[in-house]
Amino acid sequence: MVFLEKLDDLLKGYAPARVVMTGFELGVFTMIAEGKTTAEEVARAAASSTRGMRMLLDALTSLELLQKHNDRYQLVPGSEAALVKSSPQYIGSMWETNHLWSAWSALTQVVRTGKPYTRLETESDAARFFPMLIRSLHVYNLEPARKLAGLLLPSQIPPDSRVLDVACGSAVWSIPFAEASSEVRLDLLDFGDALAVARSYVERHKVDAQVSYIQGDLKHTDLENDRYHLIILGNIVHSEGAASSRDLIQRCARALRSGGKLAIIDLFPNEERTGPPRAVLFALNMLINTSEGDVFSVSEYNQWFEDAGLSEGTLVQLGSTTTALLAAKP
Ligand SMILES: C[S@@+](CC[C@H](N)C(=O)[O-])C[C@H]1O[C@@H](n2cnc3c(N)ncnc32)[C@H](O)[C@@H]1O
Repeated sequence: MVFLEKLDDLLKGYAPARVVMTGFELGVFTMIAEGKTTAEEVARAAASSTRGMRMLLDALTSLELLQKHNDRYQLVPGSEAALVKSSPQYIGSMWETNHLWSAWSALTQVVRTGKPYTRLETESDAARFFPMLIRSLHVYNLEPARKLAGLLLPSQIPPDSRVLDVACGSAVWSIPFAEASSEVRLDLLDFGDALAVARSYVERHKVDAQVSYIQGDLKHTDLENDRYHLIILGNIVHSEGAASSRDLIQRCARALRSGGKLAIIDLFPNEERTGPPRAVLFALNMLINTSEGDVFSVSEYNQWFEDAGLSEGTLVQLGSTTTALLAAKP
């Protein structure tokens, strides 16, 4: 019986996820924050049916994302920053598109054929999803990134460090280094659409004077030897796959100065690849969304570090679900 209940919970996991995504897609949290508090008012604002909206809002209430009193809905105290679109901490950007839902719906076919649903490592597919994803990642990763900067600066890298943020997205992993020291210089590398987003975050964080941009594909961008005190690979190795990641780590090692650090922020499965579930399920996300992507264990990274002449990696916990692996150039 316990097993059947567990199985039932797993199988019905689609429903809460879908309810919250539809909440974001229709913008209901923002509408409620703006004062449309009955199902009729929200339905009108969202060009939706009143019956459907009442059921959606009740479901969100049952999931404790809304509260309901006398047929009027309100946000749960403290949730406004994450749920309301105008907030800098809004996490809905990646959830209001249907990309992940549609892509995961293709899992059976993807497993059967081994062919991905999208190839997010290509510029055209990347442009369809990453500009939204990286806005949400900025919110999730900013505090862990500040922790990383506090850990490395100035004890492990100097206050005038030159930092390369590869596949920078919103530049969330490197901006805190520039905020922590006005002498730090950042090189931000990504495709053009993502760099446009990065530029807006660099302006928001008021570090424009410390930043240069490198637009292009990380696979074909020449990196200058012995230039950087720190190179950051934030949530990019998993979409590259083993061969490309090994090559990228070698190129990064050459681009580091002696004593420089390589910081890899990613999901690390255990050696048997049996957990943690977050990491192992993410491997499937890469199967669905990339040609070669996967998650890699610490010993796989350590082999690549050794091949590139770097030290063995040290794991650093930056948040309850965020870990960095740090290696150094001797
Ligand atoms: C998952 S996001 C991570 C962004 C950021 N590092 C973070 O951790 O929030 C992946 C980023 O890699 C970029 N990217 C993917 N493939 C790339 C490639 N071949 N060349 C350059 N950038 C790439 C995407 O545009 C996107 O901004």
